[in-house]
Amino acid sequence: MANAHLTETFTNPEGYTFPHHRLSTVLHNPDKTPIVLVACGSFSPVTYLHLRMFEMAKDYVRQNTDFEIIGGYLSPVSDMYKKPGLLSARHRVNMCTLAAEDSDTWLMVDPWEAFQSYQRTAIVLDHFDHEINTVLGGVHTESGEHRKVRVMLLAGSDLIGTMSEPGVWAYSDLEHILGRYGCLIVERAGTGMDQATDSLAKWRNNIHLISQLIQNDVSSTKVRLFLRRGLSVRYLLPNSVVDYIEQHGLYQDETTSNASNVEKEKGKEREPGSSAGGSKREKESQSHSS
Ligand SMILES: Nc1ncnc2c1ncn2[C@@H]1O[C@H](COP(=O)(O)OP(=O)(O)OP(=O)(O)O)[C@@H](O)[C@H]1O
Ligand SMILES: NC(=O)c1ccc[n+]([C@@H]2O[C@H](COP(=O)(O)O)[C@@H](O)[C@H]2O)c1
Repeated sequence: MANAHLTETFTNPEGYTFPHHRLSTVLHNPDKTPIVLVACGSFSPVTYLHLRMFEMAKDYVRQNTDFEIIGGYLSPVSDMYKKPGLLSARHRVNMCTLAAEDSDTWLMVDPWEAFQSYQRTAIVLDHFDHEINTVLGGVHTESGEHRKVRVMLLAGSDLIGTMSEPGVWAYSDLEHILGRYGCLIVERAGTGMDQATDSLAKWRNNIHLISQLIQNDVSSTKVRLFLRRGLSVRYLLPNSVVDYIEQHGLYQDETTSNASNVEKEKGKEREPGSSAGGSKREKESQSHSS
């Protein structure tokens, strides 16, 4: 693994400290490679399916790899990403924090990218590598041997699918993300994994595909739409997050979204109950073509 980062200078938001309270400092099996999973996304709001990605990855890693997971992070994207339905970073980070605390003992939320200008995913992974390996010094085996931690991207197959779309990712960033770090890809209902990864064959050894055994197409888009219609979202997201949304009156109307994107969001979303099949991406293209 090459050492170079895309940048050597990482700008931290004011008052920022890297969260590592749930990061293991010990590698229990010295024959394994320590890894940290990083899920980048909007998380507006975070759902059980986001958390489920980590659980599926944990099973996959245990059964199919020589990796040992020492921690997992949700990294909510900056407000500057300006995606439709993107609530303010403060609320998204708070909701992710509630969800992570409610869940397993190895999940954390890193607010680094949320509270600053937009950072490309390749830079975000470099930031994790810098914090974990350079600042914290990686991990140690039980006999005291030092080991470098490998940072890996955890994403749904719709996100990896965008890597084959022209103009979305720079080739040098793909080389960095898939060549240097690698990723675990969770199948997302309606998004074919072969189709998503065909053009990424060059990096196939670093791309781990995790099949979805229970089909579930929960998305943040659908949750937002339910909330606007006054429908319950309980059991689609952790109770603490549902309570937080209710307490703060979030996603009640379109003005809670980034105002400049409201019209785009209207076009993207479909009525709850109307044709549940198909991927988020298929729905987007259907709504754009209608
Ligand atoms: N149901 C799901 N199955 C598999 N992966 C998922 C699922 N929902 C989200 N993900 C993955 O979680 C990551 C973060 O996703 P993101 O925050 O964009 O959620 P989303 O539900 O796609 O949001 P939105 O509906 O607002 O576009 C992405 O890698 C995405 O592929
Ligand atoms: N060029 C890039 O680095 C690039 C391109 C597209 C999406 N992403 C990231 O993917 C994540 C998820 O994006 P969506 O919510 O649009 O699916 C975000 O964290 C975003 O920053 C990165």
